[in-house]
Formats: sequence, C-alpha cells, structure tokens
Amino acid sequence: MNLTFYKYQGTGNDFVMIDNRTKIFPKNNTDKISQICDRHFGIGADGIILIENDADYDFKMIYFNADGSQTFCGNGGRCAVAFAKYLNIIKNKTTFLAYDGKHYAEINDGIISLHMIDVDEIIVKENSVFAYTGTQHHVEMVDELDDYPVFANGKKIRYSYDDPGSNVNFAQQINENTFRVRTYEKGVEDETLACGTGVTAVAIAMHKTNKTKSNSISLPVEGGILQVSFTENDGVYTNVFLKGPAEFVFEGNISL
Ligand SMILES: N[C@H](CCC[C@H](N)C(=O)O)C(=O)O
Repeated sequence: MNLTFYKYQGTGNDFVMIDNRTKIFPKNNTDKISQICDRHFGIGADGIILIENDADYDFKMIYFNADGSQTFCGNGGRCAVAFAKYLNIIKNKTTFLAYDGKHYAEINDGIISLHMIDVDEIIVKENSVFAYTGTQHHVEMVDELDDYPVFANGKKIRYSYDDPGSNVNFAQQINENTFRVRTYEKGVEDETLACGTGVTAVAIAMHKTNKTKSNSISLPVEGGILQVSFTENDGVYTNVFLKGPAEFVFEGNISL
C-alpha cells in the first residue's frame, strides 16, 4: 500500500509525519517503524508522528521513537501542530491529545507555543536532577559542551535508570537565563539536535536548583534555539510553555 508522508523538523529534531485519520498505519510493526526512521535504509528521522481523529480534541498525536517505543515528544508536538494546520484540521490555536494527556498550542508568526504538562515530579540529586516533562529526563551541568562525550556518557546514564530508562541532558550555563543543552535520547539511542521535553526539564531543573531566578529561559541547542517559560508555586511548575519553530522539509511516498 502506498502512503504519503511529510518530513518536518523542530530545531533539528526531525520526524516523519503521517495523516493517519483513516487508520492505515501498521502501529504494531516495530520493524517497519525502525526501517522508516533508518537514515540509510529508510527515510531517516528521530521518530514517527501519526495524526488521528479524536472525539474530544482537535486531533490525537501518536509519537513513536525510532525503536518503536511510544512517549510524548515536545518538538514533535510542535511539528504536529504545524502539520495539523497544513491539513486544515486547525487554524492557529488548538487543543490536542497526546501520550501524556491534553495540550494547548498556538501558532504566532511561525513560532509554535506548546503548553506542556505541569511538572511536579522533580528529584534533586547530588550532581543531577530528574524530571518528568511528558517523558523521563536526567539533567546534569557540564562546564564546556563543545567537546563533551554526549553519546558515551549519555548512553551510560540512560541505561543506569530502571526500565524504560531516561533521556539524558547535559547543560552549560551561558548567562542568567540562558542554558545550552545537548541531549542523548532514549528510543533514538543517540544524540539528537534538540529535545523539547529535554530543554523543558533543563529549564525547570536550573530554576529548581537556583541557577536562575528567571521564569523565561532561552535554550540554544545543536539545531537552533528553544524557549521555555513557566510559573512556579511551592515547587510545582505550571503554565509551562515550549516555544520554537517547526518546519516542513519535504513530502514523499512510501510503500507499506
Ligand atoms: N525529542 C522529544 C523527546 C522524545 C522523548 C523520547 N526519546 C523518549 O522519551 O523516549 C522531544 O522533543 O521532547
């Protein structure tokens, strides 16, 4: 069966987007998901995102990591909003359903602002912070990211967590409210050029550990710049927004 796909990227985190409102995609075929994501034998992407109808929301977003595992994806959520607009499902505001529940988002001059879940699961350890921002994230600070061994150290830390493991974010403070981030992503099992739920975890972890007093953080990543803003009350982070671009790259066809 022939299937049209659309390639999108959000600050370099890239996804194969599929309009699955007719439910034709083989969700249980992990080999097919991995093959589509393979950067040599397939289209190549960090993950696959399906857009489906939902009775209560504008649409439902289903995200698969390259290894077929499912979770929420912040940059993917922003790309899903841009794709839903392309499909004329929405205009510039939406509420959609994802792995971690409902999300509000709006598009302003090409920038997608995505409302993330409230973050109250934050564990501060001696040299790191764990936070759940729609998926699991480990955050630790490094002095210099340029030549830091993200893959080697990220992989080690990723597997040090009990199943399903954790994404791993290394952060370098640039100034009061700017933190550069590089991320090793579980399920991709490599460094990605950006991770939306990851920079959200970094922004919150930096505020939680008093590295910043600001509630509006800029996060340069390998693929661009993301912004995270939030409200904090008694250690609970609400009104958490992830903001950044989400762009169409190309359209194609695959046979399933
Ligand atoms: N790139 C995604 C994160 C995917 C998380 C996934 N790697 C997992 O938790 O298994 C983002 O922008 O939030």
